[in-house]
Amino acid sequence: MELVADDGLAVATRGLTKSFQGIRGRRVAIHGLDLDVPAGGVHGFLGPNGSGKTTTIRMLLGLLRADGGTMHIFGQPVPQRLPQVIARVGAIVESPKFYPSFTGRRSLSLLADAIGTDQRRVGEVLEEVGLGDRGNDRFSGYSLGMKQRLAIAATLLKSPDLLIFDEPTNGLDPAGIREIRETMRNLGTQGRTVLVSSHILSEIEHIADTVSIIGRGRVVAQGSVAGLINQAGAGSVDVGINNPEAAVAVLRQAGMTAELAADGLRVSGVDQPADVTRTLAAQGLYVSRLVPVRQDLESVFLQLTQDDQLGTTSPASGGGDVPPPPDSRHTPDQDGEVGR
Ligand SMILES: Nc1ncnc2c1ncn2[C@@H]1O[C@H](COP(=O)(O)OP(=O)(O)OP(=O)(O)O)[C@@H](O)[C@H]1O
Repeated sequence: MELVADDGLAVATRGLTKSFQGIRGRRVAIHGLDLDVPAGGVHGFLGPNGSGKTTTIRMLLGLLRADGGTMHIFGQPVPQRLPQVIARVGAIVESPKFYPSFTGRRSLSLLADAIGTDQRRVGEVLEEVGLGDRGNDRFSGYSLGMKQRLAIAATLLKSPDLLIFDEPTNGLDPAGIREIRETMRNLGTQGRTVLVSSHILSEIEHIADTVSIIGRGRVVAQGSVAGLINQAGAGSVDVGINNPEAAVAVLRQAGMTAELAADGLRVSGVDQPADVTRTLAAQGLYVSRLVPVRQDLESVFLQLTQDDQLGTTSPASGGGDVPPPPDSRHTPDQDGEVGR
Protein backbone atom coordinates (compact mmCIF):
# COMPACT_ATOMS: atom_id res chain seq x y z
CA MET A 1 0.00 0.00 0.00
CA GLU A 2 1.38 3.39 -1.01
CA LEU A 3 1.96 5.91 1.77
CA VAL A 4 3.47 9.34 1.59
CA ALA A 5 5.66 10.87 4.25
CA ASP A 6 4.03 13.39 6.57
CA ASP A 7 4.38 16.39 4.30
CA GLY A 8 2.17 18.72 6.34
CA LEU A 9 -0.66 18.34 3.87
CA ALA A 10 -4.19 17.42 4.83
CA VAL A 11 -5.13 16.76 1.22
CA ALA A 12 -2.97 16.26 -1.84
CA THR A 13 -3.96 15.24 -5.35
CA ARG A 14 -1.62 14.62 -8.25
CA GLY A 15 -2.62 14.39 -11.92
CA LEU A 16 -6.23 13.77 -10.92
CA THR A 17 -8.54 13.25 -13.90
CA LYS A 18 -12.23 12.62 -14.36
CA SER A 19 -14.47 12.78 -17.41
CA PHE A 20 -18.20 12.34 -17.80
CA GLN A 21 -20.26 10.91 -20.58
CA GLY A 22 -22.46 13.60 -22.10
CA ILE A 23 -24.91 13.60 -24.99
CA ARG A 24 -22.15 14.76 -27.33
CA GLY A 25 -19.46 12.42 -26.07
CA ARG A 26 -17.13 12.47 -23.08
CA ARG A 27 -16.26 15.76 -21.38
CA VAL A 28 -13.19 16.14 -19.23
CA ALA A 29 -14.23 17.74 -15.92
CA ILE A 30 -10.97 17.30 -13.97
CA HIS A 31 -7.91 17.79 -16.04
CA GLY A 32 -4.78 16.76 -14.16
CA LEU A 33 -5.52 18.46 -10.85
CA ASP A 34 -2.60 19.00 -8.45
CA LEU A 35 -4.15 20.23 -5.22
CA ASP A 36 -2.26 20.90 -1.98
CA VAL A 37 -4.24 21.67 1.15
CA PRO A 38 -1.94 22.41 4.11
CA ALA A 39 -2.92 20.87 7.44
CA GLY A 40 -4.46 23.44 9.81
CA GLY A 41 -6.47 26.53 8.94
CA VAL A 42 -9.05 27.35 6.31
CA HIS A 43 -8.33 26.52 2.68
CA GLY A 44 -10.58 28.07 0.02
CA PHE A 45 -11.16 25.83 -2.97
CA LEU A 46 -12.26 28.38 -5.52
CA GLY A 47 -13.42 28.29 -9.08
CA PRO A 48 -16.26 29.40 -11.36
CA ASN A 49 -19.40 27.29 -11.69
CA GLY A 50 -18.61 24.04 -13.44
CA SER A 51 -14.86 24.23 -12.85
CA GLY A 52 -14.82 20.89 -11.02
CA LYS A 53 -14.94 21.65 -7.29
CA THR A 54 -17.80 19.31 -6.41
CA THR A 55 -16.42 16.55 -8.62
CA THR A 56 -13.05 16.77 -6.84
CA ILE A 57 -14.64 16.72 -3.39
CA ARG A 58 -16.82 13.75 -4.27
CA MET A 59 -13.78 11.84 -5.51
CA LEU A 60 -11.89 12.62 -2.30
CA LEU A 61 -14.78 11.28 -0.26
CA GLY A 62 -15.07 8.09 -2.27
CA LEU A 63 -18.45 9.09 -3.73
CA LEU A 64 -17.16 9.15 -7.28
CA ARG A 65 -14.39 7.15 -8.93
CA ALA A 66 -11.45 9.03 -10.47
CA ASP A 67 -10.22 8.09 -13.94
CA GLY A 68 -6.58 8.66 -13.10
CA GLY A 69 -4.08 10.32 -10.75
CA THR A 70 -3.61 9.98 -7.00
CA MET A 71 -5.31 11.42 -3.92
CA HIS A 72 -4.06 11.45 -0.34
CA ILE A 73 -5.75 12.51 2.88
CA PHE A 74 -3.32 12.96 5.77
CA GLY A 75 -0.78 10.95 3.82
CA GLN A 76 -3.09 8.00 3.23
CA PRO A 77 -3.93 7.10 -0.36
CA VAL A 78 -7.66 7.31 -1.02
CA PRO A 79 -9.98 5.71 -1.86
CA GLN A 80 -7.79 2.68 -1.03
CA ARG A 81 -7.35 3.61 2.64
CA LEU A 82 -10.47 5.71 3.07
CA PRO A 83 -11.86 3.37 5.76
CA GLN A 84 -8.75 4.07 7.88
CA VAL A 85 -8.88 7.84 7.42
CA ILE A 86 -12.60 8.62 7.17
CA ALA A 87 -13.02 8.90 10.96
CA ARG A 88 -10.80 11.99 10.75
CA VAL A 89 -12.98 13.59 8.07
CA GLY A 90 -16.32 15.39 8.33
CA ALA A 91 -18.05 16.65 5.21
CA ILE A 92 -21.13 18.40 3.94
CA VAL A 93 -21.56 17.91 0.19
CA GLU A 94 -25.26 18.56 -0.23
CA SER A 95 -28.12 20.12 1.71
CA PRO A 96 -28.33 18.29 5.03
CA LYS A 97 -31.59 16.64 6.05
CA PHE A 98 -33.01 16.59 9.59
CA TYR A 99 -36.47 15.78 10.93
CA PRO A 100 -38.31 19.14 10.99
CA SER A 101 -40.18 18.35 14.20
CA PHE A 102 -37.07 17.28 16.16
CA THR A 103 -35.02 19.77 18.10
CA GLY A 104 -31.46 20.33 16.97
CA ARG A 105 -30.26 18.70 20.17
CA ARG A 106 -32.39 15.59 19.66
CA SER A 107 -31.20 15.15 16.06
CA LEU A 108 -27.58 15.39 17.16
CA SER A 109 -28.21 13.07 20.08
CA LEU A 110 -29.62 10.37 17.77
CA LEU A 111 -26.65 10.84 15.45
CA ALA A 112 -24.21 10.58 18.35
CA ASP A 113 -25.79 7.26 19.32
CA ALA A 114 -25.65 6.04 15.75
CA ILE A 115 -21.94 6.72 15.41
CA GLY A 116 -21.05 5.73 18.96
CA THR A 117 -20.04 9.19 20.15
CA ASP A 118 -20.34 10.30 23.76
CA GLN A 119 -23.55 12.30 24.37
CA ARG A 120 -21.45 15.01 26.00
CA ARG A 121 -20.26 15.97 22.52
CA VAL A 122 -23.80 17.11 21.60
CA GLY A 123 -23.71 20.12 23.90
CA GLU A 124 -20.12 20.88 22.96
CA VAL A 125 -20.73 20.92 19.20
CA LEU A 126 -23.89 23.04 19.59
CA GLU A 127 -21.74 25.57 21.45
CA GLU A 128 -19.02 25.35 18.83
CA VAL A 129 -21.36 26.42 16.04
CA GLY A 130 -23.09 29.07 18.14
CA LEU A 131 -26.35 27.15 18.65
CA GLY A 132 -25.87 26.58 22.36
CA ASP A 133 -28.99 28.51 23.29
CA ARG A 134 -31.12 27.26 20.36
CA GLY A 135 -30.48 23.54 20.64
CA ASN A 136 -33.88 22.90 22.25
CA ASP A 137 -35.81 24.60 19.41
CA ARG A 138 -37.34 22.60 16.61
CA PHE A 139 -35.36 22.32 13.38
CA SER A 140 -38.39 23.62 11.43
CA GLY A 141 -38.04 26.95 13.25
CA TYR A 142 -34.38 27.44 12.35
CA SER A 143 -33.20 29.98 9.79
CA LEU A 144 -31.29 28.58 6.79
CA GLY A 145 -28.02 29.67 8.39
CA MET A 146 -28.92 27.86 11.61
CA LYS A 147 -29.86 24.71 9.66
CA GLN A 148 -26.49 24.81 7.97
CA ARG A 149 -24.76 25.34 11.31
CA LEU A 150 -26.59 22.33 12.72
CA ALA A 151 -25.24 20.32 9.79
CA ILE A 152 -21.75 21.54 10.63
CA ALA A 153 -22.35 20.56 14.27
CA ALA A 154 -23.28 17.05 13.08
CA THR A 155 -19.96 16.74 11.22
CA LEU A 156 -18.14 17.85 14.40
CA LEU A 157 -19.57 15.09 16.58
CA LYS A 158 -16.71 12.72 15.87
CA SER A 159 -14.10 15.51 16.28
CA PRO A 160 -12.71 15.35 12.75
CA ASP A 161 -9.33 16.84 11.88
CA LEU A 162 -10.45 17.70 8.33
CA LEU A 163 -13.76 19.33 7.48
CA ILE A 164 -14.88 19.52 3.86
CA PHE A 165 -17.69 21.91 2.97
CA ASP A 166 -18.95 22.21 -0.60
CA GLU A 167 -20.43 25.68 -1.16
CA PRO A 168 -21.78 25.85 2.42
CA THR A 169 -23.32 29.29 1.99
CA ASN A 170 -25.41 28.49 -1.10
CA GLY A 171 -28.89 29.88 -0.72
CA LEU A 172 -28.14 31.81 2.49
CA ASP A 173 -28.91 35.47 3.06
CA PRO A 174 -26.09 37.86 4.05
CA ALA A 175 -26.66 37.21 7.77
CA GLY A 176 -26.54 33.45 7.22
CA ILE A 177 -23.40 33.79 5.12
CA ARG A 178 -21.75 35.77 7.91
CA GLU A 179 -22.68 33.12 10.49
CA ILE A 180 -21.22 30.30 8.41
CA ARG A 181 -18.11 32.34 7.68
CA GLU A 182 -17.52 32.95 11.36
CA THR A 183 -18.14 29.31 12.17
CA MET A 184 -15.58 28.19 9.57
CA ARG A 185 -13.05 30.76 10.77
CA ASN A 186 -13.42 29.50 14.34
CA LEU A 187 -13.01 25.89 13.28
CA GLY A 188 -9.89 26.80 11.30
CA THR A 189 -8.27 28.40 14.32
CA GLN A 190 -8.62 25.25 16.44
CA GLY A 191 -5.95 23.28 14.64
CA ARG A 192 -8.47 21.69 12.30
CA THR A 193 -8.25 21.88 8.52
CA VAL A 194 -11.30 23.34 6.82
CA LEU A 195 -11.51 22.82 3.07
CA VAL A 196 -14.30 25.00 1.74
CA SER A 197 -15.34 25.34 -1.88
CA SER A 198 -16.93 28.47 -3.23
CA HIS A 199 -17.42 30.46 -6.39
CA ILE A 200 -17.94 33.62 -4.34
CA LEU A 201 -14.56 35.05 -3.52
CA SER A 202 -15.57 37.76 -1.11
CA GLU A 203 -16.89 35.02 1.17
CA ILE A 204 -13.54 33.36 1.39
CA GLU A 205 -11.03 36.19 1.15
CA HIS A 206 -11.29 37.18 4.81
CA ILE A 207 -11.45 33.74 6.38
CA ALA A 208 -9.05 31.63 4.29
CA ASP A 209 -5.40 31.22 5.15
CA THR A 210 -4.63 29.61 1.82
CA VAL A 211 -6.55 29.11 -1.42
CA SER A 212 -6.48 27.09 -4.60
CA ILE A 213 -8.04 28.66 -7.66
CA ILE A 214 -9.19 26.21 -10.29
CA GLY A 215 -10.42 26.72 -13.82
CA ARG A 216 -11.66 23.98 -16.10
CA GLY A 217 -10.50 21.20 -13.81
CA ARG A 218 -6.96 22.51 -13.30
CA VAL A 219 -5.24 24.47 -10.57
CA VAL A 220 -4.37 27.90 -11.97
CA ALA A 221 -2.95 29.30 -8.72
CA GLN A 222 -2.51 28.30 -5.12
CA GLY A 223 -0.94 29.80 -2.05
CA SER A 224 -1.68 32.28 0.69
CA VAL A 225 -4.38 34.86 0.04
CA ALA A 226 -1.96 37.71 0.69
CA GLY A 227 0.69 36.15 -1.55
CA LEU A 228 -1.66 35.78 -4.49
CA ILE A 229 -2.99 39.30 -4.14
CA ASN A 230 0.49 40.78 -3.91
CA GLN A 231 1.70 38.79 -6.86
CA ALA A 232 -1.21 39.86 -9.05
CA GLY A 233 -1.34 43.45 -7.86
CA ALA A 234 2.38 44.27 -8.07
CA GLY A 235 2.99 47.51 -9.79
CA SER A 236 -0.41 48.44 -11.23
CA VAL A 237 -1.40 52.09 -11.14
CA ASP A 238 -4.44 54.01 -12.33
CA VAL A 239 -3.57 57.26 -14.07
CA GLY A 240 -5.78 60.29 -14.59
CA ILE A 241 -4.74 62.43 -17.55
CA ASN A 242 -6.29 64.77 -20.14
CA ASN A 243 -5.32 62.80 -23.21
CA PRO A 244 -5.37 59.10 -22.27
CA GLU A 245 -5.09 57.79 -25.85
CA ALA A 246 -1.86 59.69 -26.43
CA ALA A 247 -0.57 58.66 -22.99
CA VAL A 248 -1.20 54.98 -23.68
CA ALA A 249 0.75 55.26 -26.93
CA VAL A 250 3.68 57.01 -25.21
CA LEU A 251 3.83 54.49 -22.37
CA ARG A 252 3.63 51.52 -24.71
CA GLN A 253 6.43 52.98 -26.77
CA ALA A 254 8.46 53.15 -23.56
CA GLY A 255 7.86 49.42 -23.09
CA MET A 256 5.15 49.65 -20.43
CA THR A 257 1.86 47.74 -20.39
CA ALA A 258 -0.85 50.39 -20.55
CA GLU A 259 -4.50 50.28 -21.44
CA LEU A 260 -7.42 52.68 -21.44
CA ALA A 261 -9.61 52.51 -18.35
CA ALA A 262 -12.97 54.06 -17.44
CA ASP A 263 -11.50 57.33 -16.18
CA GLY A 264 -8.00 57.43 -17.63
CA LEU A 265 -5.66 54.51 -18.07
CA ARG A 266 -4.12 51.64 -16.14
CA VAL A 267 -0.45 50.76 -16.26
CA SER A 268 0.70 47.38 -15.03
CA GLY A 269 4.12 45.92 -14.30
CA VAL A 270 5.39 49.22 -12.91
CA ASP A 271 8.28 49.05 -10.43
CA GLN A 272 8.50 52.78 -9.84
CA PRO A 273 5.28 54.80 -10.34
CA ALA A 274 7.50 57.85 -10.86
CA ASP A 275 8.64 56.29 -14.15
CA VAL A 276 5.10 56.74 -15.45
CA THR A 277 4.89 60.44 -14.62
CA ARG A 278 8.42 61.07 -15.89
CA THR A 279 7.85 59.28 -19.20
CA LEU A 280 4.62 61.17 -19.83
CA ALA A 281 5.96 64.56 -18.75
CA ALA A 282 8.87 64.15 -21.16
CA GLN A 283 6.26 64.15 -23.95
CA GLY A 284 4.33 67.11 -22.54
CA LEU A 285 1.62 64.97 -20.94
CA TYR A 286 0.89 65.80 -17.30
CA VAL A 287 -0.66 63.38 -14.83
CA SER A 288 -3.53 64.67 -12.66
CA ARG A 289 -3.92 61.48 -10.59
CA LEU A 290 -1.78 58.41 -9.89
CA VAL A 291 -3.33 55.75 -7.68
CA PRO A 292 -1.88 52.30 -6.90
CA VAL A 293 -4.43 49.61 -7.76
CA ARG A 294 -5.77 47.75 -4.77
CA GLN A 295 -6.22 44.14 -5.78
CA ASP A 296 -8.55 41.76 -4.03
CA LEU A 297 -8.97 38.06 -4.40
CA GLU A 298 -11.95 38.61 -6.69
CA SER A 299 -9.85 40.45 -9.28
CA VAL A 300 -7.05 37.85 -9.05
CA PHE A 301 -9.63 35.10 -9.49
CA LEU A 302 -11.34 36.77 -12.46
CA GLN A 303 -8.01 37.45 -14.11
CA LEU A 304 -6.78 33.88 -13.66
CA THR A 305 -9.98 32.11 -14.59
CA GLN A 306 -10.56 34.42 -17.56
CA ASP A 307 -7.06 33.71 -18.80
CA ASP A 308 -7.71 30.04 -18.31
CA GLN A 309 -10.93 30.16 -20.35
CA LEU A 310 -8.78 31.65 -23.09
CA GLY A 311 -6.17 28.99 -22.56
CA THR A 312 -3.42 31.48 -21.80
CA THR A 313 -2.58 30.56 -18.21
CA SER A 314 -0.18 27.80 -17.43
CA PRO A 315 -1.00 25.87 -14.26
CA ALA A 316 0.84 27.31 -11.28
CA SER A 317 1.64 23.99 -9.75
CA GLY A 318 3.18 22.55 -12.82
CA GLY A 319 1.22 19.40 -13.46
CA GLY A 320 -2.09 20.58 -14.79
CA ASP A 321 -1.54 20.37 -18.49
CA VAL A 322 -2.71 16.84 -19.01
CA PRO A 323 -4.45 16.15 -22.31
CA PRO A 324 -7.90 14.62 -22.14
CA PRO A 325 -7.50 10.88 -21.80
CA PRO A 326 -8.69 8.72 -24.69
CA ASP A 327 -12.36 7.80 -24.52
CA SER A 328 -11.65 4.09 -24.60
CA ARG A 329 -10.18 4.18 -21.08
CA HIS A 330 -13.45 5.25 -19.51
CA THR A 331 -16.73 3.82 -18.54
CA PRO A 332 -19.85 6.01 -18.58
CA ASP A 333 -20.37 8.45 -15.73
CA GLN A 334 -23.10 6.36 -14.17
CA ASP A 335 -20.54 3.61 -13.69
CA GLY A 336 -18.26 6.05 -11.90
CA GLU A 337 -20.73 6.75 -9.12
CA VAL A 338 -19.79 4.94 -5.96
CA GLY A 339 -22.14 4.15 -3.13
CA ARG A 340 -24.79 6.69 -4.07
N1 LIG B 1 -22.77 13.43 -12.94
C1 LIG B 1 -22.32 14.18 -13.95
N2 LIG B 1 -22.58 13.85 -15.25
C2 LIG B 1 -22.11 14.60 -16.26
N3 LIG B 1 -21.37 15.73 -16.09
C3 LIG B 1 -21.09 16.11 -14.85
C4 LIG B 1 -21.55 15.36 -13.70
N4 LIG B 1 -21.11 15.98 -12.59
C5 LIG B 1 -20.40 17.07 -13.00
N5 LIG B 1 -20.40 17.14 -14.36
C6 LIG B 1 -19.72 18.16 -15.17
O1 LIG B 1 -18.40 18.30 -14.69
C7 LIG B 1 -18.00 19.67 -14.69
C8 LIG B 1 -17.59 20.07 -13.30
O2 LIG B 1 -18.74 20.11 -12.48
P1 LIG B 1 -18.70 20.39 -10.91
O3 LIG B 1 -20.08 20.24 -10.38
O4 LIG B 1 -17.63 19.57 -10.31
O5 LIG B 1 -18.25 21.91 -10.87
P2 LIG B 1 -18.27 22.93 -9.67
O6 LIG B 1 -16.99 23.68 -9.76
O7 LIG B 1 -18.58 22.23 -8.40
O8 LIG B 1 -19.45 23.88 -10.07
P3 LIG B 1 -20.58 24.58 -9.17
O9 LIG B 1 -19.93 25.74 -8.50
O10 LIG B 1 -21.60 24.99 -10.20
O11 LIG B 1 -21.12 23.54 -8.23
C9 LIG B 1 -19.18 20.45 -15.26
O12 LIG B 1 -18.98 20.64 -16.63
C10 LIG B 1 -20.36 19.54 -15.00
O13 LIG B 1 -21.37 19.76 -15.96
